[in-house]
Amino acid sequence: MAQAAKVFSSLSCFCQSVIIPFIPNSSKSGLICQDQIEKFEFCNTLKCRREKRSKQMDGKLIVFEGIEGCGKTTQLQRSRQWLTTQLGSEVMTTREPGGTQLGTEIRQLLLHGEEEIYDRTELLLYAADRAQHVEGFLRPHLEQGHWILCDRYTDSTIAYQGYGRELDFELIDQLNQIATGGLQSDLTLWLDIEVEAGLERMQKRGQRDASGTGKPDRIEQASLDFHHRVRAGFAALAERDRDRVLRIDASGSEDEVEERIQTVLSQALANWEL
Ligand SMILES: Nc1ncnc2c1ncn2[C@@H]1O[C@H](COP(=O)(O)OP(=O)(O)O)[C@@H](O)[C@H]1O
Ligand SMILES: Cc1cn([C@H]2C[C@H](O)[C@@H](COP(=O)(O)OP(=O)(O)O)O2)c(=O)[nH]c1=O
Repeated sequence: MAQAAKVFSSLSCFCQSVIIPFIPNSSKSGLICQDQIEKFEFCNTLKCRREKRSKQMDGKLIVFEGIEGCGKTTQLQRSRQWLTTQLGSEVMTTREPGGTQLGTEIRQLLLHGEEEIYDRTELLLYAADRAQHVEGFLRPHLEQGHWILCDRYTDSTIAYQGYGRELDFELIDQLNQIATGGLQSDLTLWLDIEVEAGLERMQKRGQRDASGTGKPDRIEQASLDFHHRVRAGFAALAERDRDRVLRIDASGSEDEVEERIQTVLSQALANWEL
């Protein structure tokens, strides 16, 4: 009898501490004592706070990545139009580097400055641009529930400064973490194209760059090997983070690529229950 009472008591304790808190309205069952009700209510308050926090982040951050000439800028604009219709509300666009006023100056220094920029300086400048962009643009708009399409983000730094320049990956991860405060993309579309095809598109574009000089920027001038390493970097990222970084075949016409992107975005909207 004493043994049975012991077993009942431990079972009851187990139910109160482990099972009951997960049963909705279990506090009404009369089985749990006051301090457990308080614990349960405390958990609910925390859960509620957590839900409120994630509700504040109702916006989505969708990033377009890829090597030069893969068609990011073109497809980002097309996706903006399509998503605006799907969502029935405006979708914002931005880019890195250069998504803020300070970032525009950093972009100019990075891509068109006269002075040689050392690899670690370059890394730090991209990180500075990102810190300003996250704090001053991305986070506030996401918190207001806006959807944002961003031309390049953290994965570019891993691909270009990590795989391309061969800087230390741990250092890059740390800097990405510092610059973003942990803000990750909800989805990254990696527009994948052969290096030569991308560079050919760039040449055809006649370097209609924001600089207006018509000259290829510093990174576009880097060696073919460099661009191959960058592409391999994006491939590694897509392999490592399969749920977040999705490869889009960026060969073919603009319409064909757009259709592929819309298929992926439709799936994402369904997953996000929109
Ligand atoms: N699918 C495509 N086929 C052929 N040319 C393209 C395609 N997508 C973009 N382009 C052209 O290639 C050039 C580079 O495209 P852009 O969108 O600026 O690429 P990125 O921003 O990735 O460098 C532009 O002149 C653009 O009109
Ligand atoms: C965001 C970012 C961009 N970059 C480089 C990639 C591009 O060469 C350049 C500017 O990006 P972008 O304007 O997207 O160039 P493009 O339209 O020609 O593809 O900055 C990095 O090296 N590291 C980074 O973290």
